[in-house]
Amino acid sequence: MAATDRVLLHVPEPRAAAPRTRTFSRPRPARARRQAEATKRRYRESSEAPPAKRRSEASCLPAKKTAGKETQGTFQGKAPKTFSPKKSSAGGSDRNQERKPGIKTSSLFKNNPEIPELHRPVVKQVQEKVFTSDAFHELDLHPHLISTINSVLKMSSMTSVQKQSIPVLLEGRDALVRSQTGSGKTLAYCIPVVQSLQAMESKIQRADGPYALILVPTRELALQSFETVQKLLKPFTWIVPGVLMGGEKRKSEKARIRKGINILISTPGRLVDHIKSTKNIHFSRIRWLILDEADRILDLGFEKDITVILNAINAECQGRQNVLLSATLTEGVARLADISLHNPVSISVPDESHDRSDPKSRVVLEASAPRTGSELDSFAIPAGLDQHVTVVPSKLRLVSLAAFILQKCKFERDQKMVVFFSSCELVEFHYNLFLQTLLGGSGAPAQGRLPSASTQFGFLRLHGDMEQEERTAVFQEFSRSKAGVLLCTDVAARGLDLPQVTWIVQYNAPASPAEYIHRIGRTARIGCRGSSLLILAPSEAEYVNSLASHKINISEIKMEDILSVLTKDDCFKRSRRGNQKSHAVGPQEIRERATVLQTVFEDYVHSSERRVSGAKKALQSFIRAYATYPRELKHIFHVRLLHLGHVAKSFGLRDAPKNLSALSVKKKKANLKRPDLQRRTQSRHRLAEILRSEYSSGMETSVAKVKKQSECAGPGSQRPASAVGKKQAQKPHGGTARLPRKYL
Ligand SMILES: Nc1ncnc2c1ncn2[C@@H]1O[C@H](COP(=O)(O)OP(=O)(O)OP(=O)(O)O)[C@@H](O)[C@H]1O
Repeated sequence: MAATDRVLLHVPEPRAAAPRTRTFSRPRPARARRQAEATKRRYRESSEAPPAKRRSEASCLPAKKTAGKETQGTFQGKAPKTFSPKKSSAGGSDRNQERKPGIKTSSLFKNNPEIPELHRPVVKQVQEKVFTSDAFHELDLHPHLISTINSVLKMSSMTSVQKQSIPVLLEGRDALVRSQTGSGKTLAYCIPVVQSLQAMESKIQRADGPYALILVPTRELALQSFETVQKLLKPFTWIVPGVLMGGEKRKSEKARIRKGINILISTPGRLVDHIKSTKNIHFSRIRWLILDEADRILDLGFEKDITVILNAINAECQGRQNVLLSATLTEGVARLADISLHNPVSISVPDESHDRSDPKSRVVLEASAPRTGSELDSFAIPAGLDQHVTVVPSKLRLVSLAAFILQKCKFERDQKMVVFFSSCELVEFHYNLFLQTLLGGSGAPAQGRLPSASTQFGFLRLHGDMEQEERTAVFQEFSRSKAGVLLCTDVAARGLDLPQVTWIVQYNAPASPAEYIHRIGRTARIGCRGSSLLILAPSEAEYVNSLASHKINISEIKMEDILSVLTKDDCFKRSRRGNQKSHAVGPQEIRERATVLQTVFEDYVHSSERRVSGAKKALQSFIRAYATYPRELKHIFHVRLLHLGHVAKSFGLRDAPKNLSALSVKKKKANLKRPDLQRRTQSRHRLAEILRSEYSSGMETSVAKVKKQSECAGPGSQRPASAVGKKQAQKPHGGTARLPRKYL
């Protein structure tokens, strides 16, 4: 055997008494090797998880041995585990590499499934023009309102959606407003509301209570909309805005309601709490009902709440103006709205790529005009948004994400990134892991603070399982910061206007094109540029076609290109013994460095029982969230397609936890016994609970219980609004609540 084949590496373990050396290079007899390869192939082909135990592959100590004092993983001085001389049997990353004898690969690059070629159908994306040349002063608005827009908001010309919506809403019409993310929809409804209320003949009194009710899906969005309304009301001090969003003591919110709020902004859950428990809340003077992110608000999780709210409003007042807005008003929502709104106007910014003479590209469509499904389900994407996808085998997901973060935030200046995960546990796990490893431990900034120096970057996290105070602080901190990484769930996907975000990363794919649009829409706002990256496993590559069917165009970045950033910093270099030469920068060197990084993660996770259990919990949460993808995507995202051992590696675990495998097997058996319908109802019920916990009002104690039992927002919670009709029929909450037919 060639000397280079016998690689003995010293693996420094925190508490190991003596250096541990292991040899994996002994050539196995050819037959045994063929058998092993055949077994692995069988597992790959059947998509089943191989036995959890993979000692021959994982040159690691069991968690127990390394457990003890929690140690910090750092790059310097860490060596990867033993590199096996065995040739990689598969893996897209291996494809272009010459199979030279003596090449050293680590288990990270072995037995991965082929990375499929992405055959992306080229589609023409829907494009909207953001700005118009028309100024606000051309509108028939109060001069003080115009000067506030100009001097306080520092805006002079209208965006397309504002130009079209404001006059229509000032005429008193109901409207459905759809325009791309970051195109100024908030002002499109706030300006008409303020204009109409300040112009009322009998001057509004605070004690009159709400004249306008604005419902939004998340607390951060409520706060953001409140701040916009507050600015517009500067010259009209007699009109009082207020926000109900949880996190505040119920008593003080009640007191504010008692004193009077004229423009009330709330999340549905919080408002329902007050309808049920606050005597002084009245809706007799409501003139405006705005549903921002209407497709989300009318979605499964809020159905019951919306019913309670609308019943309460309808009981006291009739004849108000209703406005529904979203970047993704789907056919389902539009149909529902068509039968519910009073002679509504459907406003959508014309597709710039359409022929102007085409009648379909009319600026304002009357609600009665025929609309095709594709017209409503193909969403506009900001012109300045470059979308990318990378296909990464499960084992390499974690290092690829880390390398991408480092590439953008460590080696480039002023990069601000948002990374979406499918559950709170995933956010927590990655936040702690990256904070302790990528920032080098001692240099890590205090939690919730980004370092100010441009050479450094920091991590923040946002999800529904955090205390409201901390959520608000993080939201404001990230809004103000110039650089850094926000790890979050979909609680940050809708409506948030976080300035200067340069990259959106989707570590877990969203379950609908609408949610994809909203996530990437946190960048490239109001005519700016931005980029997005979707990370998919090889078995998920078909998702790109699913996006293409909604006119979403996405280009590929190769995993190798992402990992190559590790060659920029020698802290990822494998420490070598004696006079072993390091490789020239090439595929092998990149693999070695990726392995160093993975080793840092694994050492961190395995440095204490608590961390191992945290990683297992995160893995379990990932699997649960994975199981909630909607039926139409199950052929792409199915738990059965996951290779547990490989996925475990992306949580820094050296083996697939046994109890998890047992859990999934049990689940599979149980599923076989259950009739289809029952299974569907149960999963819908669970989805509702998950969604409600993520967007909860912050008051109910039952929500806390749900949170403990389930992750906060699985991708399946992002159900397309087109399912609204079906959902009503199935009553997923098991209650009797139904949206009244004439509910708005
Ligand atoms: N006329 C304008 N001129 C300049 N900037 C504007 C104008 N109107 C809005 N903006 C700014 O554009 C940004 C995006 O606006 P807004 O949040 O209302 O977008 P949106 O369409 O509601 O996005 P989303 O669909 O993501 O909720 C905000 O920072 C807002 O202040």
